[in-house]
Amino acid sequence: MLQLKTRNALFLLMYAIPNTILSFGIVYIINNALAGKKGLLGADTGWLFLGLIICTYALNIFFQRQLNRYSFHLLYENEKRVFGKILQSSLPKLEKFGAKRFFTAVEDLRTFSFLPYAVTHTVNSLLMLVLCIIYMFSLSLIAAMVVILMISALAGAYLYVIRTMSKKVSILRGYNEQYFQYVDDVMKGFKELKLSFFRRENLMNKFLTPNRNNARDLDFKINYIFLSIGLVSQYGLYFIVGVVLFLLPFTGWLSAADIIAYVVMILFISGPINNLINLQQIFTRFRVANGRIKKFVSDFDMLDDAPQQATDDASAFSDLTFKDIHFNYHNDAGETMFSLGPVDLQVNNNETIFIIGGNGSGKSTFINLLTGLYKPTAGKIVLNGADGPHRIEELQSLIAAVFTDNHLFSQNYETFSLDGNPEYSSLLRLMQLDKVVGEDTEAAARRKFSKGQSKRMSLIFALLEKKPVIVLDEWAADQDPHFRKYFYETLLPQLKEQGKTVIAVTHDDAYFHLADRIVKFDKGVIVKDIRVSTEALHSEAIWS
Ligand SMILES: Nc1ncnc2c1ncn2[C@@H]1O[C@H](COP(=O)(O)OP(=O)(O)OP(=O)(O)O)[C@@H](O)[C@H]1O
Repeated sequence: MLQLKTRNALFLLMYAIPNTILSFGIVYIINNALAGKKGLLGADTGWLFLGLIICTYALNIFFQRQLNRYSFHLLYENEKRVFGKILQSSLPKLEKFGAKRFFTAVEDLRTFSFLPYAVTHTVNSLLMLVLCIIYMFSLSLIAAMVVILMISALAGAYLYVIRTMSKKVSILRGYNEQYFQYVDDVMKGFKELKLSFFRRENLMNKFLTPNRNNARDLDFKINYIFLSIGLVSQYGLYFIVGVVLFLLPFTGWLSAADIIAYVVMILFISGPINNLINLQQIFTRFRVANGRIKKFVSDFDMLDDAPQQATDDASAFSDLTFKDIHFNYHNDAGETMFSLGPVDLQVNNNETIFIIGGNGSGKSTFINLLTGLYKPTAGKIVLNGADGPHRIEELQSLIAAVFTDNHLFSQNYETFSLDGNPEYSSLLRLMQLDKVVGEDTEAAARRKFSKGQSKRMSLIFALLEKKPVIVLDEWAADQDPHFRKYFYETLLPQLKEQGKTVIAVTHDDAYFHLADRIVKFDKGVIVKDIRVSTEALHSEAIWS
């Protein structure tokens, strides 16, 4: 994700080289003025000095602007990319990694807002260091070697400590990821937590507090190590100044004026050196964040899983056949947790099929396969007599669904509008929601509904998609007895009359006689597939 392209590197150098030369010019003038040397300078030194300051300032302003623009572009583009990855991801991937991965990836991206600061300071500091060292060499080879040896020893000790830090920063990120999981539990399980003192206490004391304490201690340790090593380098430089001031004069390697130049240089480069040292902390965080974002992107990279193309408007549906379809759930160790299949089933146009079976028998898993959200591990899906790689996309263009955990979006992401839409108004009446919603406007539809009402709204939106196949997963479970009866006895027959094919997962055995077919799952396989007639219902012990 974070890669320095040649173009960017050249741009950096185009700025950094003149900037460093100009900045060095400033130091050079100060140095010579202090040491009483004329050097290369003449009577207009003051003007030159002013000119250098203005030029460096202008150069910095221009460059910082460009760099800021580039990094914010990078940041916000990557935010969009991460969002896109989630949208393209397959359902099994999302179920495996969970929403917390998304939040931490966004947080990791935010780390890169320090990028402009880090890059400019690093490049400037490095070049300045190089120029100062060259200058020191020009004054005395041996003295420069001594100073560089001492600086290298300091840098070596520093780098050694730094190498141990990446792992610690990574562990800290892991703690924070876990923390987001607890936040998610609090948000989603707020009511359950409110009801139980012990649950709250356990979450707080056994999970959240240890997590935060560990994170706090590690965060402190990381920062303390960086701080200490920063201080060592700062005071180490004073030590080097001491050596130059009090030992080098006895060696005869430097004149008195050059000693002043050396001290000025060392004091001057203490800034760049401290910058470089402090920046290591940011770079360590960059490295960790970059690695994690790369992992996120590769984890969610399942291009073959997600339909990328918009399909044509819903076409006609004639039949759908599942041939020897299999699907397995695996745990992290790769062991199979549940197997669905072999499933062989044909769904014909205009049928009303009820999918029944006990809890955990595989009904919802089948629905996820039927709607193309899960990809079969084996078998063939034949749509309208043909199979092939794009059948899933076509299938999805024919299906509108309301899932058990339905969600009403905060905005209208659909191709239809609700404002003054006569079809929407009539569906509101059909679902007996016209008095609840009030107006046929977007604003009125985006409000809080009761669970049963929200299911009705979801069904309205599904019907507005005008697709020939309607899939409902335990849709009526949240409806009151009156509306449930109305749904089975009035709404479903109406949908059939309109030519819709309805596949509904249900436990409502009182209404089984209203289906055309009943398909029963048990332990991941279809154990019954019966055409409904009153006699059949009486003779078959479907529920057994
Ligand atoms: N994401 C998942 N990862 C692993 N196992 C899963 C996952 N989803 C479901 N299962 C398992 O697969 C089996 C079938 O689940 P499924 O949700 O299809 O059952 P169901 O028939 O819809 O049940 P219910 O009537 O309770 O909704 C169950 O044993 C369940 O624990």
